[in-house]
Amino acid sequence: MEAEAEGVMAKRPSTSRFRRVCVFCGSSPGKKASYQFAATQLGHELVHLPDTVLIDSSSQLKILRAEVQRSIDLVYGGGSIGLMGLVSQAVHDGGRHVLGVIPRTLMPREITGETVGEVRPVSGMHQRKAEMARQADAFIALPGGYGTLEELLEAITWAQLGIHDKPVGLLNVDGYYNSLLSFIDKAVDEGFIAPAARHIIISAQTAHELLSKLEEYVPTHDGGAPKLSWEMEQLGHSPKLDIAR
Ligand SMILES: C/C(=C\CNc1ncnc2c1ncn2[C@@H]1O[C@H](COP(=O)(O)O)[C@@H](O)[C@H]1O)CO
Repeated sequence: MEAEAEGVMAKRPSTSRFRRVCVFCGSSPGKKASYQFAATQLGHELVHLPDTVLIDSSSQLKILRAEVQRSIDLVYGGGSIGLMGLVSQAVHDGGRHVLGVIPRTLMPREITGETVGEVRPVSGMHQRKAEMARQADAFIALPGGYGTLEELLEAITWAQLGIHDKPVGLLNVDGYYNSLLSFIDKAVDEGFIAPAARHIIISAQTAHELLSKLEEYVPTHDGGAPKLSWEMEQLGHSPKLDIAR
């Protein structure tokens, strides 16, 4: 690898297989600073990898700095509140595209705050999840509440059904999701989740480790099963939500 002069940041092309990642996270900031730090750190990690130590061309033991670009764009639920605001601000500040998908009813700024980047209004919560899923190459859940859990579990369920084969990651900051992971293990033990489906969910404690695992993910759901598409009955019509790619 060709090295730059010491201390110079070298901009390199994207090293990621993902063009855009969907982040589910709390509309609240959470009580621990570590949750907020993790949201910002995930945003930074989507944009670039941390400084890399390189051996220079003469194989000298010099420490050279290079900023390797992941160059991943973000899709999320829009707004600036809680962890949602922190991750979107970090990606936007890093120069990557941010797409916020917001149901029209949530659009007043006093509900969601101001969205950075592009705002895509949709007619409801179901349309929002389908649009976020369609736009993303992978999903990541940060700590959050009911909304985050619902979005995460739906992405996992869709993977289980073969509606998509995009990786689903859980950023287990400070063990926040330990009890959820234990519960999922119990559901496997009790025969409600197939052992093969346990592997859909990929967890890690840091954004760097999680993204590395997601990059390596190979879907293992039954390739022989028919590929489902998602039909939803809504007010008398059935829009086909084509989220698979
Ligand atoms: C509670 C209300 C508004 C909160 N504002 C939200 N704005 C945008 N998106 C939201 C909001 N609340 C939930 N979401 C979605 O769910 C996820 C976070 O939910 P959680 O319960 O905080 O974990 C997030 O990913 C959004 O997609 C109405 O007054």
